[in-house]
This record gives sequence, C-alpha cells and structure tokens, in this order.
Amino acid sequence: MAALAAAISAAPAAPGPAARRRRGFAAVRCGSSSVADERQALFSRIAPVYDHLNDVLSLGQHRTWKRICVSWSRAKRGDRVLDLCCGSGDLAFLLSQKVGLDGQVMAVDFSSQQLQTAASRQDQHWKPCYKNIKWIEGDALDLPFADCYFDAVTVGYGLRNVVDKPKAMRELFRVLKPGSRASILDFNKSSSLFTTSLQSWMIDNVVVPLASGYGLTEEYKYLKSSILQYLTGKELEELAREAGFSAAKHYELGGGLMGDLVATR
Ligand SMILES: C/C(=C\Cc1cc(O)c2ccccc2c1O)CCC[C@H](C)CCC[C@H](C)CCCC(C)C
Ligand SMILES: C[S@@+](CC[C@H](N)C(=O)[O-])C[C@H]1O[C@@H](n2cnc3c(N)ncnc32)[C@H](O)[C@@H]1O
Repeated sequence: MAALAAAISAAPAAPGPAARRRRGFAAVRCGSSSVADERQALFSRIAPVYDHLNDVLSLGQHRTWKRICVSWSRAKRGDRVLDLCCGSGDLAFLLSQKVGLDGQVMAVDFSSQQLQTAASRQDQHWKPCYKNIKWIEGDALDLPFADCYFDAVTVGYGLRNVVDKPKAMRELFRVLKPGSRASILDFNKSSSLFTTSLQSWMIDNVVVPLASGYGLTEEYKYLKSSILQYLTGKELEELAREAGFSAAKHYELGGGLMGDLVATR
C-alpha cells in the first residue's frame, strides 16, 4: 500500500485568499481500510469546530499538555521534525517556533479538511518562522520519508486513532534518526477506577452533550470508545520496544487523564 503524500509548498509568504483556494491537497489515499476511511471522514467532519471544542472542553488545558509533548520531544533550533497526525496544526506551530527558520517541520495528516484548517490558521496567525512548515496529506501507516530522516517526532492525540498501531509505531521508528525521540501525547487509559470513571463521566455528561449542540454526538461518542480500546501506559511502552525503540517511558499528565509516551530510538 503506497500512500501517495502530496507535499504542498509551505507558505513562503502569507498567501491571500486566492492562493489559499488554489492550494490543494491533491493526495490519493490508498488502501481499502473502511475503518480508516470512517476515521478520516470523522475528523474531516469535526474540523470546523475541533479547535474551539478542545479549548472549551479542556478549559484550554490541552495547550499545556501539547507544550509538554513538544518539549519532551527535545526538538531544538535547526532540527528537521515531524508532527504526525497534525490535524489543525497545534503541535506543528509549537515545533515551528522551536526549530526556527534554520529548521523544518513536516506536518502530516490524512484529512484534507484538517490540513485546510491548519493552513488557514497559519495565515491568520502568521509568524515568520511558519515558513518552515510543510503541510502534507499522507498516511501514518506509510510515511513518504526516508529512513532516519527526522531529529524528533510528535504525535498529538493521533496514535489512538490509527487503525494499525504497531505499524504506525514501526513507521515512527523508521523515520527517526538513531538517538532521537518520539513524543506521543494522548488520553491515558488509566488503571485507576477513579480516573477512568472521571474521564468517562466528563465525556458522557459534558463532552458529548456539548458536541451534540454542533451535531457531532456520534463523533464525540467515538472519543470514549477509542479511549476504552486504547493501550495502557505500560502497553504503549511495550509497543514502542517491540517496534525497536531502545527506551520508552509513559508519563501521566493532567492528574492521569492524559499521558505522554517518550520513546528513544
Ligand atoms: C485535545 C484533546 C482531544 C483531541 C481529540 C482527540 C480525539 O481522538 C477526538 C476524537 C473524536 C472527537 C474529538 C476528538 C478530540 O477532540 C483533549 C482535550 C479536549 C477533550 C475533547 C476534552 C476531554 C475532557 C477531559 C476528559 C477532562 C478535562 C478536564 C479538565 C477540564 C482539564
Ligand atoms: C484528534 S486529531 C489530533 C490533531 C492534533 N495532533 C492535535 O493534537 O490536536 C487526530 C488526527 O489524526 C489524523 N489521523 C488519524 N489516522 C491517521 C492516519 N492513519 N494517517 C494520518 N493522519 C491520521 C486525523 O485526521 C486527525 O486530524
């Protein structure tokens, strides 16, 4: 399965509306995974309200967790880095400021609508360093990059959503330089009954009812089921080691509601 990633030119300058309309993410997703197609469609449907709901539902805390994820990737000035499952670009923008104009950020997602949102946000909140971002429509399970290509990789709330987690972890390992880190932020599938109950209660009684107001009941109900089917911190550490990482440690964040796996190649 060869996902054809259409690298689109990063915005060398802040393009106007006409340039945005011309910009297309003319990629072709290969593979016949209906589950992956459903996921892609889900994230495309929520793209218009995704950032807003994240801010409201987490009281803005998700931005703190994302800053931690980027910090723990050890991305630094001049690095070439990957933000996988970039969505609307939160981590890509943080990485862009970390690596600066001497560095490069490849931001990959298979939802063109999420990438359109990211490109629009880039234009609306333009910073000179954002010239270093390239938005790429592609599949986490078949990355269009050479082996040992990146100095750091971040995945923000993405691994839980890919249909083949071992394959995605092997791809992360393949494209990282030896000694470099992957920092993988997501919900924590906690062993604590209290934390699991709190997480479920919040989603059932706050998240889904509020999302329903936007006609996205089923999309946000998926959030809960995906967490229940996710891997625990220990299982994520094992998944990373099985993919070849020399070290892997999962750290709980937000009182155990979230977690970040730091894996070193
Ligand atoms: C940024 C966050 C979630 C991103 C996200 C990930 C997914 O897999 C989704 C799947 C389907 C629909 C939406 C998403 C999605 O938004 C985390 C923060 C946003 C959450 C939606 C809020 C979750 C609330 C927490 C359970 C409790 C927050 C406690 C406190 C207010 C800090
Ligand atoms: C919850 S969003 C996370 C977006 C962003 N990283 C953030 O932290 O807000 C998950 C993203 O993963 C993308 N995604 C899921 N499976 C993917 C895959 N196999 N290849 C590329 N992107 C994928 C979805 O399109 C979606 O934009």
